[in-house]
Amino acid sequence: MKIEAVTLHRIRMQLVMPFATSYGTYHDRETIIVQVQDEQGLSGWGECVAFETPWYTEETVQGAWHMLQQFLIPLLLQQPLDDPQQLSGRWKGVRRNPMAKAGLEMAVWDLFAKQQHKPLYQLVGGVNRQPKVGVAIGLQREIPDYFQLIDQYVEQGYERIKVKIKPGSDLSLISALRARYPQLALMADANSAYTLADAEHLQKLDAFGLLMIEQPLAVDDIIDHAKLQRELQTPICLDESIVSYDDARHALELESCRVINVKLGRVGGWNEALRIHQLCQEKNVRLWCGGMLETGIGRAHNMALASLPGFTLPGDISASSRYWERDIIAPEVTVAGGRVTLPDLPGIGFAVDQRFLHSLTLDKLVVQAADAQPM
Ligand SMILES: O=C(O)CCC(=O)C1=CC=C[C@@H](O)[C@@H]1C(=O)O
Ligand SMILES: [Mg+2]
Repeated sequence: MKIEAVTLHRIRMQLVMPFATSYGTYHDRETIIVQVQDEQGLSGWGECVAFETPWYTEETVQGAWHMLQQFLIPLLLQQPLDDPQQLSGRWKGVRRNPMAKAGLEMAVWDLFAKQQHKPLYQLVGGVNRQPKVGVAIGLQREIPDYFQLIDQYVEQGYERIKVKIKPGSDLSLISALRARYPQLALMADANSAYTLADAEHLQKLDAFGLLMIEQPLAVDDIIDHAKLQRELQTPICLDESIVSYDDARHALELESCRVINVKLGRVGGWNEALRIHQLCQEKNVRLWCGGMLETGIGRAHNMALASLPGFTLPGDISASSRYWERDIIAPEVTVAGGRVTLPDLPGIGFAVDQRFLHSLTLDKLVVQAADAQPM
């Protein structure tokens, strides 16, 4: 598999509504779209999901751009690949930087699938072309704002609702939502807003039958989460704490969580995500596909991830229109009956609207294999 060129497109898209979390609010979304082309002119597409700011994890758009340009693209182009699985070894010398690695690796997987004339989901072992999906709601000002949004999303068929919580916006919110929606599959994402000192307070959430509480404690912790899980009936789901297969293995050994939210960007790409999937299959631990406010390119990869047999819980894979006036893929991702449908087409299965992509582009870098500097 010889790659002729790699192109990075730094784009900014306006969110249709702000997305507020315990650590900050997103009004628009800058992201890096990664394109790899072979000698036949076929393109594979990926998305580096680092945010502009280092509040979710330490990676940023600028930092990832630098890692891709200086290290990861040269390592990719230094010699042909037989298979995208070889990338893990190729990049072993580069510490961490999972989102930068994932964006490029996703594009290589998409290209490889297209060269095999196969849908990406089939190549990675997917079995479910219509995975169930949920929707994530950012922190709202008033409880009625939640009711209006949830009524709308339930009407649109979403079967699982995720809300953000933080100290001062947790018990009263969850209690009000549970009273209005006694049967709704409901979960809460704290984005590390609590500490072990809040254990007794968080225990009160056990009364509301939440599916899970996502990442209540520090972003790089699995020890205190194990102590907290022993105090809670509600399953803890880890997100930010799991940035590799080994993190997942350690968290399961310590019983730090009962559910894992897998994000291709956060764990470093398909190869690592598939290892985590295998591990959780063996340990019978439930998985779901998390979201990163992606464009349709990242969303399409997430759909393939959610098609794997171990992804039994609804993922944060909402319709393109939940985030964007217009998406950069055609057709856009839509939700019907609480599910998305994976196209039976080669690669990610969606075309990229390159004219619209170009109109959103703030910065572009093209690296021809012939010009790539050896590492
Ligand atoms: O993309 C989606 O639909 C999920 C959005 C979401 O909940 C999150 C996206 C990115 C970082 C976090 O704020 C949060 C999460 O922790 O999952
Ligand atoms: Mg989360």
